Order: sequence, then structure tokens, then C-alpha cells
Amino acid sequence: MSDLLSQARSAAEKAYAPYSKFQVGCAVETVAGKIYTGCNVENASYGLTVCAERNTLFQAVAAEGPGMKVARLSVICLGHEFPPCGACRQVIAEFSLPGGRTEVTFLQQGQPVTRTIAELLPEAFGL
Ligand SMILES: O=c1ccn([C@H]2C[C@H](O)[C@@H](CO)O2)c(=O)[nH]1
Ligand SMILES: [Zn+2]
Repeated sequence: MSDLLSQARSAAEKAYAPYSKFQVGCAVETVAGKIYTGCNVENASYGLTVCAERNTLFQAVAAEGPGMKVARLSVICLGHEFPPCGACRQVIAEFSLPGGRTEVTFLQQGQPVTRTIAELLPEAFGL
């Protein structure tokens, strides 16, 4: 498993997911060469839940400032497999490389699959 994906897996262990039990972790490598990790954080008021991807992206902005750009992002859910949700795709697009060339990796049938954000969110608003 790639380094970024294994860091995402470690981050998933920290998830606060008492409602869905979906423990999701994310790792982001920025153009500046730094790595940030994060997990999903749920709430008794379900709609306030924040996905692992957006939690991680917002940490990266908080650390590097508004020019932060994402080179690569990996996401993993313990015991399940899925790519980033639609809301997270839109936020990844906001901080992506020109032309949506940021690479997004997730598991599919046990294997890492990598797609650009432009592939995951074609004809995106703002891209
Ligand atoms: O892209 C996604 C989609 C869902 N979740 C989390 C939110 C919630 O806590 C749980 C079930 O939806 O999974 C993520 O972290 N990332
Ligand atoms: Zn999401």
C-alpha cells in the first residue's frame, strides 16, 4: 500500500463515527510537499458531520494559507470502499492543480485506484 494511503488508514483509526460506524481517513500531499491527515467527525445532529476529506483539506489551508494546492489525496474507509462523496469532490476541485490534474486514490476491490479530480467531477463548477 502506498505511503499516502497507509497514512490515510492510520487517520481513519481516529474517526469520530459513533452513528454511522464508517471510519474514514484521508491524507493530502500539497504542492508545497507537506502531508496532512484527517478523519470524519460526526455529530448527534447528523447534518453537522464533516467528511475526512474536507476536514483534511481545511487543515491544509489553515496551515499553508489560501494558496494551498493539492498534489495528491488518498482516502480509505475501514471495512468499506468508496471514493470521495460529491461534496468532497467539489472541495478537492477548489484546491486542485490547473485543469483538475490533482490525483485522488481510493480502494476498489482491495486495489488502489487513482483518478484525477477532473475525471471524478467532470465539467465541475469553478474548474
Ligand atoms: O466522502 C466521504 C463520504 C462519507 N464520509 C463519512 C461521513 C460520515 O461520517 C460517514 C457516513 O456517511 O462517512 C467521509 O468521511 N467521506
Ligand atoms: Zn465527503
